Amino acid sequence: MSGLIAADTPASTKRAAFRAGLTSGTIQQFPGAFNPLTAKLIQEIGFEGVYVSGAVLSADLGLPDIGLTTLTEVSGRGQQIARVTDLPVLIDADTGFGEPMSAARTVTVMEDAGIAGLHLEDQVNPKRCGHLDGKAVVPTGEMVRRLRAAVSARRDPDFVICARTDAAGIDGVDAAIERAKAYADAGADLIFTEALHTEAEFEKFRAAVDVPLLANMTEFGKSELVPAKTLEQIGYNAVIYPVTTLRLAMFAAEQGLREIAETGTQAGLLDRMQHRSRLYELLDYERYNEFDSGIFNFTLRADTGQGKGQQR
Ligand SMILES: C[C@](O)(C(=O)O)[C@H](CC(=O)O)C(=O)O
Ligand SMILES: [Mg+2]
Repeated sequence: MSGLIAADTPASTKRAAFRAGLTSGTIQQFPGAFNPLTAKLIQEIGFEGVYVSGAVLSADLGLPDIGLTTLTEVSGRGQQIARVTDLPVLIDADTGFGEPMSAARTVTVMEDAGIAGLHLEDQVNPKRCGHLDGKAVVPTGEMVRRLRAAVSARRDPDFVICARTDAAGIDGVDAAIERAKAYADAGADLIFTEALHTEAEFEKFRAAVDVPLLANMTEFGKSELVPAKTLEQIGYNAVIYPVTTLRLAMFAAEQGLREIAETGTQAGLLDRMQHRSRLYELLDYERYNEFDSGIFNFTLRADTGQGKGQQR
């Protein structure tokens, strides 16, 4: 029953796929998974990879995205997500969880967690969401040390180290480009160009550097929501939708909870819910029967079929 409880693609294969995707000429779309189940959905729909967002991880714990989470929390969640998917997982390692030596340790811990790559950003601690005002960056030399430490700690040469620069929103796009070049020289495989405003800025960045580039299409932030095809034409290699699935789910959850509070029932909400049978399909419930029918003998016919949203 390989691939049932955990995906059976080895981490090394996922990392090689991530690297190959970055030089394929096709933009690699990595939606954020707020839990392992969402990662399964992302794979089923056919995306190239899964993103694990620091903003989502913090929000999930009821915290703002200001560097309060620990390496243990972030890598633990990353491992749970990476375990269930055959896709490469890119994880948000914020500023590396400490000084350069801690950034190096972060790489080893993420490798052990089955992650395909991580990004480190050039913000000072405490960090901010890249789309808010009031953030600050460390000197280029300090970020270069952070990156060199990370690169030197890598045991799998295919593990992707992505350098994020937040400088565009502070010192302008030209300064961000200069930093990106220094970060690539320090060994970064991919540059995350945070909080650019317009297509023209993405084009300017692309024309100035020759390493793979990642765009962040987060909603309600500083960047125009540029479609993946356009980013691909500009020459970007990867795009993340970091908080999208959490925003969709939380919006639906809030509406549903308000309706139950008002009407005393969820009966009117069934059409807006994932059906039990769809959930079971995503979880591959039936294959657990084959795994050991002596322990488990689930059948969808047990469904009572009440409510118009329930088809079986
Ligand atoms: C990409 C990001 O770092 C994240 O943690 O997902 C955030 C996303 C967001 O807050 O919208 C960021 O851009 O800083
Ligand atoms: Mg983040």
